[in-house]
Amino acid sequence: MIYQRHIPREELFSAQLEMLMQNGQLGTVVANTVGMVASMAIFWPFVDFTSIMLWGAAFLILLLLRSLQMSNALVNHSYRTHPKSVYWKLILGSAATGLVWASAYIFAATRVPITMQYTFLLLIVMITAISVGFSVIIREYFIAFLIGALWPIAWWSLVHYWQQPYNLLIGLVLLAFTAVLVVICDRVHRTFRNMLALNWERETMARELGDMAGSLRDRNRQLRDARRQLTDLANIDELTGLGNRRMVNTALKAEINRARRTATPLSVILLDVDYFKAYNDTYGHPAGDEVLQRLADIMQNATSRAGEVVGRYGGEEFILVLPGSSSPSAMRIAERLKDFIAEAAIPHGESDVSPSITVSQGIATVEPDTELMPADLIKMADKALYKAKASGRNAIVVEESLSAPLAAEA
Ligand SMILES: Nc1nc2c(ncn2[C@@H]2O[C@H](COP(=O)(O)OP(=O)(O)OP(=O)(O)O)[C@@H](O)[C@H]2O)c(=O)[nH]1
Repeated sequence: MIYQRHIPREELFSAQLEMLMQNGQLGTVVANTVGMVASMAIFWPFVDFTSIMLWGAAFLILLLLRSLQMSNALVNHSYRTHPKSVYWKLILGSAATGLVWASAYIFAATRVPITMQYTFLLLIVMITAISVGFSVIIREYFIAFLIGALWPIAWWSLVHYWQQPYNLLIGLVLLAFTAVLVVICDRVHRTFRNMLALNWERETMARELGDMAGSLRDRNRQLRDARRQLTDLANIDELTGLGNRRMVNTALKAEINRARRTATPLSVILLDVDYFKAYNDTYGHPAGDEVLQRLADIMQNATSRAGEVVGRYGGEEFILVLPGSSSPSAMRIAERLKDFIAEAAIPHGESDVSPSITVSQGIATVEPDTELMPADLIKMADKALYKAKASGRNAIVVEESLSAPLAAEA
């Protein structure tokens, strides 16, 4: 479940500082430098060279220091680690820049012609108005510049109202202008801040959604793996690694249907270890387990065609499902199995038929048109196996159809 996220106050504050410095650094330097050069041009004919150059140099140093402070804060991420200190340095720099403008105006007021003085004032007002755009993200940053630049001029003009004809008007207008800019700045500032917060919320939620989608994908994969493992566990015999009765029955059902559709024969061989109880009793149960494992390997080696299934049908009983095999070809496989087991020569001192392990095999073969169920086919093979046992063991018997059983001794 994704909940609406709200940006924490500290996070918002740091984001505001970052945005201010990213956007404001260039703006501050460019706007003030352009203004400074223009002012020097205005003062040039009226103020002595040294004063102009000193003012210009001092201003440039201040701008460079401010720019350096912003670069450092952005690189060191100190706006995140020490936001308050970065904040106060920014405010101080902004107020100082404003004061440089104000002092230049007051200095010029008594030295340059009135038209130049008003042109200079217009320049300061323009720079102030322009700076709303890039500095308002921190309201106090803009207000510090505004108050620093315009209030001294306003109050100086009011105090010296008698000196020049428009001083009183200039003072009042500047105070009103400052108030209007503060209101505008507050509005713009709120909009900026909301945008910043919304952007943060959108990004946070998108990230969380992405994480959730990722963990859902992982969960799905785990579930799929677990399901596959469960299916394997449910279908595989633990001792021999062969398919178990459940798996064999499923395969058998599918193969009977296929045999019907493709009009091909289908055989199964049911195989039982002879005198296995005696073997267990003599050599021990673990040795009996080993025999079952070796027989499983032999059976897997004896089958080679695609679709042939070897399974452990229960206890010491194995089954081979042989799609497409007629009874003669199933017989050949049974014979091969018998030979392989004889070659393995697993000693069995308690067997009445051989000094080594032997098996009895019952083969059942169905024709495609036979309406057999898997259980019927197993019953046929079981009947053949019973006959093989009854005939003395180590034998192979074939049951070719339900109605006409056919035996073949090996
Ligand atoms: N070691 C071992 N023995 C098993 C396992 N499953 C069944 N058996 C044994 O297989 C033996 C089967 O004995 P019986 O059904 O009497 O058959 P048999 O002794 O082989 O006699 P015939 O089949 O008539 O030749 C029993 O002693 C079971 O304990 C197994 O997983 N491991």
